[in-house]
Amino acid sequence: MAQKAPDIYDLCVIGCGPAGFAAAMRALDFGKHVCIVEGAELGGAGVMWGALASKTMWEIAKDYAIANMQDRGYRASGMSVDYCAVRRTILQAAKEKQYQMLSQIETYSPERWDGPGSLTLKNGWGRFLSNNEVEVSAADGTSERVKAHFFLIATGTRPRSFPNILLDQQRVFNSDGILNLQCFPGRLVIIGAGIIGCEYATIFSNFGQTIVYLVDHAKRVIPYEDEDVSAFVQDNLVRSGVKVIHSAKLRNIRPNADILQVVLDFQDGHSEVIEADAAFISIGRTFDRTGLGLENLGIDTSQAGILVTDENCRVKDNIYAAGDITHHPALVNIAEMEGRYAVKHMFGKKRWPLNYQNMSTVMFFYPAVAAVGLSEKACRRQKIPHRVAYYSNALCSRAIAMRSTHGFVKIIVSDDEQQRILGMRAAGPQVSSTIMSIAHFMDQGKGVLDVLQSIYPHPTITEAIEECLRMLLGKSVFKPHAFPEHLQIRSWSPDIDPNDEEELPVE
Ligand SMILES: Cc1cc2nc3c(=O)[nH]c(=O)nc-3n(C[C@H](O)[C@H](O)[C@H](O)COP(=O)(O)OP(=O)(O)OC[C@H]3O[C@@H](n4cnc5c(N)ncnc54)[C@H](O)[C@@H]3O)c2cc1C
Ligand SMILES: NC(=O)c1ccc[n+]([C@@H]2O[C@H](COP(=O)([O-])OP(=O)(O)OC[C@H]3O[C@@H](n4cnc5c(N)ncnc54)[C@H](O)[C@@H]3O)[C@@H](O)[C@H]2O)c1
Repeated sequence: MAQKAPDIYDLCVIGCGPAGFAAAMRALDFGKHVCIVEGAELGGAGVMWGALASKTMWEIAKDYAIANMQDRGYRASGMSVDYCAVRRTILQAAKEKQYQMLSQIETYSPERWDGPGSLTLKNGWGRFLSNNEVEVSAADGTSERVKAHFFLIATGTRPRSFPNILLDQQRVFNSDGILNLQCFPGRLVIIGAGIIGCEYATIFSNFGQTIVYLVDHAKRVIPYEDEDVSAFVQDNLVRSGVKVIHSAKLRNIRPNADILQVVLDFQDGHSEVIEADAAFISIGRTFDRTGLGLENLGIDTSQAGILVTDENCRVKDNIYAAGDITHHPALVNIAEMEGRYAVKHMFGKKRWPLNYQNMSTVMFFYPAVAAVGLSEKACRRQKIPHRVAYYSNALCSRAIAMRSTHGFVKIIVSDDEQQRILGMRAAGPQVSSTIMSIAHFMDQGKGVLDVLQSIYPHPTITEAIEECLRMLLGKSVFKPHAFPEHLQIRSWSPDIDPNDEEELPVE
């Protein structure tokens, strides 16, 4: 029940985040011998420093906020929260996933599995020596060489840092260092109100132990989303006590003995200094081209930015790349899809073209916000005439029963007879499930009438979708005229508003 590890692997995957792990497992399906090279933690930003860790923290913070509510007939008393205990739970969750990954790798290791194919994990940092060999340098200073017919670069990205700002991961940190905190900071300044900034602002405000300042140089939070979605997210943050600061750039963070002085320069010319105990930088992620030995593959390392791939995830010849390093938006599902696809292509398996359309995402705010397909803003940019129906959860029986009516469903359809679904935004409980129910229909190019052929169970949050779609046909049970604040219909065409573009600040 054992085999010898090959001298030349079929595939060497560099980086074992969601892209690398998914790719390795797909190659195993094809009976291939795979070497996985990982320099830090199995799971990458998908597990330890990103998605899973932050979502575990989000869940705990949300439960804590709900337990503190006083509107549902019970009242928890004597509640307290300890950052170190929360951190232990997060680490436990992340480790649980890491050990699942490791167990599977060990199950298929050549020492245990007699094939077809095998998985070999090498702990160390990979660097290309040529297009068929990488050097793997381990933490103990040793190194070894790995040869393979194909390589997949799945090394992800790192948080972007500010020049001249010392990121000590003790008081000034980014998402990689959040678990270094020893206790809840009294005052936390978050720089960057994109997804990560707003998620952590949500988390720390839900715990109720920290005064949170959320700073962005743009005019609104989540600046790339529709204005009503941004406004909804911002209102909720403000209601939770977050102090949102717009149109401000970080100039400096001055570390004093026991406090930080955060210097902000506003677009209107004035500056402000905020005193804080900790600062969190979340201004996007970046990829450092140096260190991977890309120059030995003839790839230009002088330029910044993503690694360009073709439609098959190929960088050149036998070198492929997948995940955050190649693509925006940076999401686990996209990383996995690309990793799996790259492997299918390199081993000549039957395939459909990669399809990035109708990718659902969930942003973990309070409440969560989900998105699929085009936004109103994207429709306007692409000059697509469209109609929009907005249905507030205030009228949804299940949301009422849950005492959680703060949310909505917004569906965007083509302004023609078919009323094809172009996009959806939803906020509130269970949005991750509701968004998928519409994403399936969008994949099939279905219109409003097609979707309404199904009957939705009662009482469910999905009934808000049903009613929202009925509104587009003028036949909802509750009428927009009776509830103008909660139910809305609007339409847009390029003839109405030909120059509808919003300027975002340029770095
Ligand atoms: C705070 C945070 C929250 C997030 N939340 C979500 C979410 O809720 N949903 C979602 O879909 N996405 C989320 N994301 C994004 C998601 O984590 C990434 O899109 C995803 O992890 C990308 O996967 P990847 O495999 O491309 O890269 P990564 O996950 O970054 O993995 C890359 C791996 O490569 C390793 N590596 C790098 N260089 C080398 C080398 N030279 N040799 C060997 N190993 C190397 C790294 O150590 C790392 O383990 C979040 C990200 C962050 C930071
Ligand atoms: N739930 C999810 O799906 C999820 C969660 C977390 C992260 N992610 C992924 O991780 C990626 C990175 O997240 P992120 O929040 O770091 O990046 P982001 O691009 O979402 O947001 C960066 C924010 O920083 C602001 N900013 C940039 N430079 C600034 C400056 N000098 N001063 C002030 N503000 C500045 C931008 O205006 C923007 O709002 C996301 O794009 C997303 O794809 C996804």
